[in-house]
Amino acid sequence: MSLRIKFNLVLAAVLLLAAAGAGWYVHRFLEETAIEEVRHNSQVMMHTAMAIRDYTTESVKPHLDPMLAERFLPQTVPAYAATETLRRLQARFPGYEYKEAVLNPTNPRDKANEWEEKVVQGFREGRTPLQQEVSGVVGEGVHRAMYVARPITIKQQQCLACHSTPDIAPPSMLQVYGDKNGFGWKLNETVGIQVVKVPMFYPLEKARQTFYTVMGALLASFLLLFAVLNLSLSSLVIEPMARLNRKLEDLATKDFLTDLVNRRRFFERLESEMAETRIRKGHLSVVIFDIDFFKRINDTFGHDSGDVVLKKTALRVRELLRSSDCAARFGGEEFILLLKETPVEAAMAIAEAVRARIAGTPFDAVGHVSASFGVATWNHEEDSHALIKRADTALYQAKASGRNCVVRAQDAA
Ligand SMILES: Nc1nc2c(ncn2[C@@H]2O[C@H](COP(=O)(O)OP(=O)(O)OP(=O)(O)O)[C@@H](O)[C@H]2O)c(=O)[nH]1
Repeated sequence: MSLRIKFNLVLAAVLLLAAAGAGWYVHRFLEETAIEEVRHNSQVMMHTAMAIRDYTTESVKPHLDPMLAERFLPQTVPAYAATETLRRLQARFPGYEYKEAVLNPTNPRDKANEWEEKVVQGFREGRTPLQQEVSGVVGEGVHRAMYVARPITIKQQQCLACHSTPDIAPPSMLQVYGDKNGFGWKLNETVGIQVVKVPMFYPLEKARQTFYTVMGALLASFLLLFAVLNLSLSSLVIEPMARLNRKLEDLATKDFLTDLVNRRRFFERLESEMAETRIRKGHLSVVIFDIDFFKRINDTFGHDSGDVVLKKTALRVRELLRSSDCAARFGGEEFILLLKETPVEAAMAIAEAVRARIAGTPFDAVGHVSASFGVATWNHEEDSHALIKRADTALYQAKASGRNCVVRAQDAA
């Protein structure tokens, strides 16, 4: 697995983990904040209702009580005042609700529904302590709301003036509401609840949208980080390492004077080509050649001129070879060619062409140079050393028979 893939896998795992952790935390935080906001609003609403009730009891009722003998004014009833005031608020903020839900109300509008009755019974039967308020969630989807309920317990004797029996109730009230409902209340009895409902859908929806925005921004930052780290990895690590690797590879496999491959790499290529040729049942030949009287060139023109001859020889060889062939400096002034898919006649022809190319054109400063060649074709049985040995023996014969010629190797014994 490449360094880049490993790095990206680790980075992706870390970023995914970070995104999951941050996502979980942000989601929880935003949802809790939204619920806290709803809870706060429900408290504000409940305390507003209490404030209206207190204000009505203390500052409105005493002024209007004298008129009670002539006409019943529901505005003197704290529950009515709170309900009516907050109903106006509801017109402006839909979903916000306030109700004084009573089991046996004077005004039928205040009759507790099934759910509210259960909450009232919870207080009446002591399952919920009277000092406590209860809260929870009701409804689904857009109608989901948080409710807060407080018990309405008769604490003041004066309440019973209107709610104990019709006999002592103000006649003007009986004229409006009749004598059937809202009686029989007792001191310290819990007769109903104050219920506030605050919509949850919009704060939660806002939290959800904020969550997506934050996660989108986080994802964009992570992608940017991913890209920047990858670019940095390429320019600071991978490319310098690749350059270094190429240099090391060159050092290990190339001959620096001629730029041909070295003996070690040649053997590697030969072994792998032999394996392929065996599978294809094809032909493979090698040509070894050695520059004639090279010592004399060195001695006559100097070592540097000898080097130039080696370099130029390599260039002339390259010009004649196919890209699938391989030319190597085998050592000193000796070269070797690997010819793929080449039977012996073709190999002889290529060797002859190389010989003619070297001998045909004089080299700068040193003049005419020739080389002697040995050609061997692989018989699919011998190993690489045996094959090269046969080619080398043919080269020796070429030297012995006057140089500047090509000799075909004996078939393997
Ligand atoms: N300039 C130069 N000379 C080298 C290099 N490597 C080997 N030689 C020289 O090549 C010469 C080879 O000489 P010999 O082995 O006697 O062969 P030769 O003179 O070519 O004679 P024959 O092969 O019999 O034709 C030696 O003088 C080596 O020092 C090299 O990299 N550069």
